[in-house]
Amino acid sequence: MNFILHLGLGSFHRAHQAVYVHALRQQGDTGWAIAGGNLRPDMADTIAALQAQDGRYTLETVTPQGERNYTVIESIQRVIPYQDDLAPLIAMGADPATRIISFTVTEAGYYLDAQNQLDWPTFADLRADLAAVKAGQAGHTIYGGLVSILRARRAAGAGAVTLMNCDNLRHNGDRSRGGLLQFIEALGDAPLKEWVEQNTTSPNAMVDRITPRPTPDVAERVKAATGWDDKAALMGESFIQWVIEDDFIAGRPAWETVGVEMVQSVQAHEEAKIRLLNATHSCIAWAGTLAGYQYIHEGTHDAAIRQMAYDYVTDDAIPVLHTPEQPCPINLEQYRDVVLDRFGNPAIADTNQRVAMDAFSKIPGMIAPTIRDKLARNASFDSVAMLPALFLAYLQRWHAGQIPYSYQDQAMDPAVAHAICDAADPVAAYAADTTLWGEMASHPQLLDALRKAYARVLAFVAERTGA
Ligand SMILES: NC(=O)c1ccc[n+]([C@@H]2O[C@H](COP(=O)([O-])OP(=O)(O)OC[C@H]3O[C@@H](n4cnc5c(N)ncnc54)[C@H](O)[C@@H]3O)[C@@H](O)[C@H]2O)c1
Ligand SMILES: OC[C@@H](O)C(O)[C@H](O)CO
Repeated sequence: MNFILHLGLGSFHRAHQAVYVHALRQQGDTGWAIAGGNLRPDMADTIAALQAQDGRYTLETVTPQGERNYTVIESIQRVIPYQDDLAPLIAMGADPATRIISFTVTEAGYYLDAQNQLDWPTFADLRADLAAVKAGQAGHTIYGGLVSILRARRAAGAGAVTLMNCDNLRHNGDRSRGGLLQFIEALGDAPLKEWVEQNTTSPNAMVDRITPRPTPDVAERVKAATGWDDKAALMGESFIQWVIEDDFIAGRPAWETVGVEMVQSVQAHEEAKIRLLNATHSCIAWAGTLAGYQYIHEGTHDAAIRQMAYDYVTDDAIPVLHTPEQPCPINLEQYRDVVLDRFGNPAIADTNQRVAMDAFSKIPGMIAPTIRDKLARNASFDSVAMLPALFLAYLQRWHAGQIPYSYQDQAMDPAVAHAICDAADPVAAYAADTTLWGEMASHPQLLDALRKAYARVLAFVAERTGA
């Protein structure tokens, strides 16, 4: 049997990639299975539950009409427990049966700047990981972890392997590959770099299925519907999509037989997904939090918030994705409307907390590119400027301890964020942040658009909260 070793055994992997491999196995194609574990010591309860259940768990899916379906997913055949030295993950990665190493380590797990360079000065985790790997320890970022695995694989003569990124990142295969090669260069391991260049490929992919963090009521519904007291149950929307560039150096499952789109270039799909779905999702999460909502569907059904999301897509995102010179093969107006319908499904009950997170990597990755494209055309970008302006208002409330949940942001330096909020001119300080804006930092048109948008956001908040 061939294995996909997955790094980052979070909810999304179990609701998406594991489902496609399960579908293959269900139709009798049992040539591939998944082995999965984490690079970090998190989610210990879920990993333990999965181990106790031999990797099996129930996925509840919910349709736009609110119908719920239950499937026991059985494709994760090996659950790899976390160890500080990552020995079990490294052994699995060095096994010739492993033909694909895939990963979901969140958007914040790549540490790249707008020029696709590893941002060493900004990210202490990255510097610490390089030092650890240099000292002979296992790495715990995606780069250090892959280096530990690939060094062992090369030494074992286990052969070529595909490195498959499944995170919401533009050009996710190319960019994480670039980060990995830079990390290896910084280590000074030229033989490993050459081996990686010759023995791995990194297809780009677009992944899609809204998968909320599982709450206790999911397990309760699963038990009521199936009788199984499943400790690793989770829930996702019924919609699912995966588009992958067909560039697998050591073979792959016949994913095209279970609905995966295998393509030559994923670019149009990833741009549509990142700009029309992910950026819009963040918009609704930040605005919804400011308006006092807990859930994404609540903000989506609020006319003013929906309009902000709609205007961003219509005025600024679509015009740069679909141009007379480069027509987009996807019907973007339809995509926008379907996305807003998906967000509006109350049965998904996705939280603003989950979607609002990691703005310091989502703004540069998902929102700044539209501003950059508009600036390059010397066109106005007032609608897209509303998104970062919403986040600035959100950040001010975080600074004041007024966000009603814990805000998680791996790419945010809290001292820098507090300093932005304390500045005499917070909008100018925000527009000057290079983690967010790269080379656009303090651009006069950016600052001007943010000032106008921030005034609109403050008026929106005042109307909703009286504050
Ligand atoms: N949940 C969704 O709706 C969804 C949909 C499409 C794509 N995704 C992608 O999947 C990612 C994970 O989502 P999830 O729902 O599984 O989240 P999750 O919180 O359930 O899991 C996060 C996983 O990432 C790992 N991780 C986090 N930060 C890391 C880091 N810096 N280095 C190494 N590992 C790290 C964790 O160990 C864990 O395995 C998202 O960030 C996104 O890129 C999620
Ligand atoms: O925008 C947040 C994402 O996790 C989103 O739920 C996902 O990308 C949908 O596929």
